[in-house]
Amino acid sequence: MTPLLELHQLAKLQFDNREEYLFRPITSKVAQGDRIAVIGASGQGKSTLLRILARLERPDEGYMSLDGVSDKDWKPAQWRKKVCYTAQHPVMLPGTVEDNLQTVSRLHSLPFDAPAAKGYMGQLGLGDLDWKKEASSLSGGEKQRVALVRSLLLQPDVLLLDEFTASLDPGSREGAELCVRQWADTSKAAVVLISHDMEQAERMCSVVWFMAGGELLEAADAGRFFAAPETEAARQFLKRHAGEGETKNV
Ligand SMILES: Nc1ncnc2c1ncn2[C@@H]1O[C@H](COP(=O)(O)OP(=O)(O)OP(=O)(O)O)[C@@H](O)[C@H]1O
Repeated sequence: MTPLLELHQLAKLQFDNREEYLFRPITSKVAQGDRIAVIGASGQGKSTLLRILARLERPDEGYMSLDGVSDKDWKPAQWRKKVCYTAQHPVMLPGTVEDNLQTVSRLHSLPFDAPAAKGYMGQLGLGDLDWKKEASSLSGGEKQRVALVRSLLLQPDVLLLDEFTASLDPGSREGAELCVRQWADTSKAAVVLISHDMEQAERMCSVVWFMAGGELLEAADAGRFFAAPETEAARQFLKRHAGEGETKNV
């Protein structure tokens, strides 16, 4: 099967030092149905990598292909409809919650699926949220969930989630994880998520990309990685995280 998304020698230089890599060339792929956890200490470039995959940032080296077609042959907007990034601190567009839910569909010339939006909002514990409320007045956790609904409504092939439960209480986190899992199972989409919560990474993902020392150091089956990582850096990283709960950053 052709992988959905392929990374060909994708690399990024440090933003403030163009002599050094933020991460050295990465060659990997994301296939339909994949659940990939991107983990590693702060500052390794995990968010930057996901933003590159969503074409919100440019790589300094390498290229990507989607459905076997090189990124240069894709219109960025079309790409971003298929590979959708949900930021850790999402920006709400001006207007109400409803405007926010609808705008993304409008941008991509898709009909607004109100029943689906209602369903996702309910699953995410936002069933009682007034859609007429100004989106800018929402709490961080509410914004994060509205942004997730915006992404799900696009029905992307690859959903990129950046610490998508970081602002949520444990109950809401559970709902959000379940919602994403059910959505991905039904749509057969791939999910690539950044998490600092190793239990969440284990619960949600079958593959781990471990970034350390400016590279993708391990790309491994999640069960194997958590049981017996290959590198000393990963062993130390997991030791530091042992017993830590959600929201703990390194
Ligand atoms: N647009 C930017 N301009 C300048 N520096 C940036 C920019 N984006 C990221 N950086 C820097 O690049 C490095 C990697 O950032 P990135 O957010 O990708 O790492 P991360 O692994 O996701 O970290 P964390 O786990 O803390 O979210 C950091 O030092 C960050 O400050």
